[in-house]
Amino acid sequence: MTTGGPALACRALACRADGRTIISDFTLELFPGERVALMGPSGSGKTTLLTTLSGLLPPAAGRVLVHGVPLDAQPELRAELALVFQSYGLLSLLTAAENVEVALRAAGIPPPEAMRLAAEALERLRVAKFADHLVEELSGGQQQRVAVARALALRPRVLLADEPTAEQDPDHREIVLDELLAAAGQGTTLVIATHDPEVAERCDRVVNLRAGAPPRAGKGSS
Ligand SMILES: Nc1ncnc2c1ncn2[C@@H]1O[C@H](COP(=O)(O)OP(=O)(O)OP(=O)(O)O)[C@@H](O)[C@H]1O
Repeated sequence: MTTGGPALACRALACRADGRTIISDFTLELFPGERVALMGPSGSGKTTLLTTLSGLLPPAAGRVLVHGVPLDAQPELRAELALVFQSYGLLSLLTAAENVEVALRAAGIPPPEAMRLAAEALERLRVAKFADHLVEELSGGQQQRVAVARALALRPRVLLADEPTAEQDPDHREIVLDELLAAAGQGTTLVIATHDPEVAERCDRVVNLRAGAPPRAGKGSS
């Protein structure tokens, strides 16, 4: 594992969905502990880009590099990345706690430790009182906080969060943001797709995706 270079990078990336090019010739470098807001109008490709960077959607061209190593060459590097899905991606017939524990156990963490870490993460995201509730019984905002808790509990090197505050009231928005930014303070590279300028303001820089045309450069305004 290399150190000192970008935690996550993409070079000449192209993403396609349904036969259409959404992103093309996109280059970006993200450094350890960096906090980046990914902005752009609805439909500009933020979700598509995050999904590609996470390794879930294979790029149509170009490469995603994790600590300088191509993700397609070493798929196990995906364990270094966590994605908070816009639609949360929770298992609705499991409880909030089980959702977090299952992810931790899949990452190789033994059950007692997984239970402890899950409880801690749910507490930090103010959803501890719903730990034993089925996800399908929770509100959208509560589910979103469980999804953030799950990603944070994994302590990933890179956390990609797709509009993680979109369903939050102002108080909970600050809690979610504080927790995400705290992870960055501990070295996690953080990318937050957002429409909220106040969220972007708390990041180190902004990468803008333009509407209507595939973006050419990854360096956005800051
Ligand atoms: N699976 C898919 N099949 C067909 N088209 C898709 C698919 N996924 C994304 N798209 C299209 O790709 C474009 C970019 O969508 P994407 O969801 O990445 O944008 P976004 O910037 O995240 O939007 P929003 O801010 O509304 O969440 C849109 O035109 C969308 O319709």
